Amino acid sequence: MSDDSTPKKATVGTAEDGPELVRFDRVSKRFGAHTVLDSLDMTVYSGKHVTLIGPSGSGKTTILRLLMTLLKPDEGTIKVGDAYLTHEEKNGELVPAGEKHCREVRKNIGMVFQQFNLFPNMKVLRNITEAPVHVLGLDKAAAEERARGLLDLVGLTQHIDKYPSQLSGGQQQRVAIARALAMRPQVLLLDEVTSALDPELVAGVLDVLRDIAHTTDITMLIVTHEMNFARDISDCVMMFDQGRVIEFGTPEKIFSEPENDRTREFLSAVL
Ligand SMILES: Nc1ncnc2c1ncn2[C@@H]1O[C@H](COP(=O)(O)OP(=O)(O)OP(=O)(O)O)[C@@H](O)[C@H]1O
Repeated sequence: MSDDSTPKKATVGTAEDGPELVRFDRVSKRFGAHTVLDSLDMTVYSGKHVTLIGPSGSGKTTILRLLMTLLKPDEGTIKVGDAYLTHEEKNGELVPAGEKHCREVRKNIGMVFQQFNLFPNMKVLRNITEAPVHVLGLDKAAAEERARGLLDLVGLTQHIDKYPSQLSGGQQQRVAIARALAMRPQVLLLDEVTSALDPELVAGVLDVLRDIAHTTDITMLIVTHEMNFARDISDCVMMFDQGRVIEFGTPEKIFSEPENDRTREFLSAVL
């Protein structure tokens, strides 16, 4: 047992798994005087599934929002694959990234939010084809073929011609998952994707995500309160406290034999 809260350099995977896909180097984020992320070092190799846990306000969602470029760090660099998300190279120097560069790198990242954020005026099929056609420049027939495959994957083929308002929350969230995957991102970010759902709809969405985690090679960063789900699909669970990783390891280790008192306290409250 220990209350060691020294920040840990968190590395998930090795070069044998493939390339580094997400890398935070000494990333800090502050809101006014409040330090939300404190010099975070984190590396995730290709294909790994990482669940971020920790008390409310510990900085988990901030990490996902930084990756979506919805926020910018105050210090440090973030890389996705070979490219910096936060910076770009100009004349051999690293300078803060411009909007065009950010947009390019962000194409490798998909995100599913707590709220489904579907386009209410578009049917299911078009919700999924819209970004591949308009952002990636895929032709309509190819985008539709891709969308049909994904609707099969999330079990919604029979709802292809419906509007979001004609679907349950769980079905809408499965459309949102298909929509994110339609961009063929290398990294999928999941931010409490079942928190807004009625309890009876949660299992269906988690089953779809389990299936995706087990049958694709996509890298996942997940914020969830569903600890059984985290146990099933994670290669690594990272415990955050006050914007730092205080402990990380396999789900077996973190859930069964946490070393840090704060991890133990947190888990005893949520398990
Ligand atoms: N735009 C913002 N302006 C000011 N403070 C913010 C902003 N976004 C987040 N914060 C603060 O940053 C802290 C970390 O937020 P974050 O959402 O990353 O935490 P979290 O670990 O995901 O928490 P939860 O489990 O409750 O979602 C919180 O104290 C939050 O109030």
